[in-house]
Amino acid sequence: MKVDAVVYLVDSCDKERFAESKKELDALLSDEALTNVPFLILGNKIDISYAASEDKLRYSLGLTNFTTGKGKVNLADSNVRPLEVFMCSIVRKMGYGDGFKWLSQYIK
Ligand SMILES: Nc1nc2c(ncn2[C@@H]2O[C@H](COP(=O)(O)OP(=O)(O)OP(=O)(O)O)[C@@H](O)[C@H]2O)c(=O)[nH]1
Repeated sequence: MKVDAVVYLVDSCDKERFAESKKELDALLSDEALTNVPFLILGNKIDISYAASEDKLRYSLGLTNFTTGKGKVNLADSNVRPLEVFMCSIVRKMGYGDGFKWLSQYIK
């Protein structure tokens, strides 16, 4: 089975479970079947006032030095796995569009 991308949805309000989320994410990131597969991390529920900030989520998931940049970033010749964090609210229909748009540049 060929996997084109992984979209990992995290509840940015559920701070008590960030460690658990990080563990699951780390397992996926180190899965050999997913080497070089682009990862879109979505921090959901930002319509709630106590949602974690993007920086806080990125830090809590251990991604501070691993995100590869928003916008158009050519990684084709680099061997670097595309990975970014986008904050969103599924119920408000916002944020994830930018994430999927970013992701689409890495899917052939
Ligand atoms: N405020 C808000 N609520 C949302 C959003 N997206 C989903 N929900 C609500 O969250 C509820 C289900 O999500 P979760 O409780 O995170 O469900 P889950 O991830 O399956 O369950 P857990 O593993 O227990 O976290 C539903 O009531 C959704 O309406 C959002 O962007 N904002």
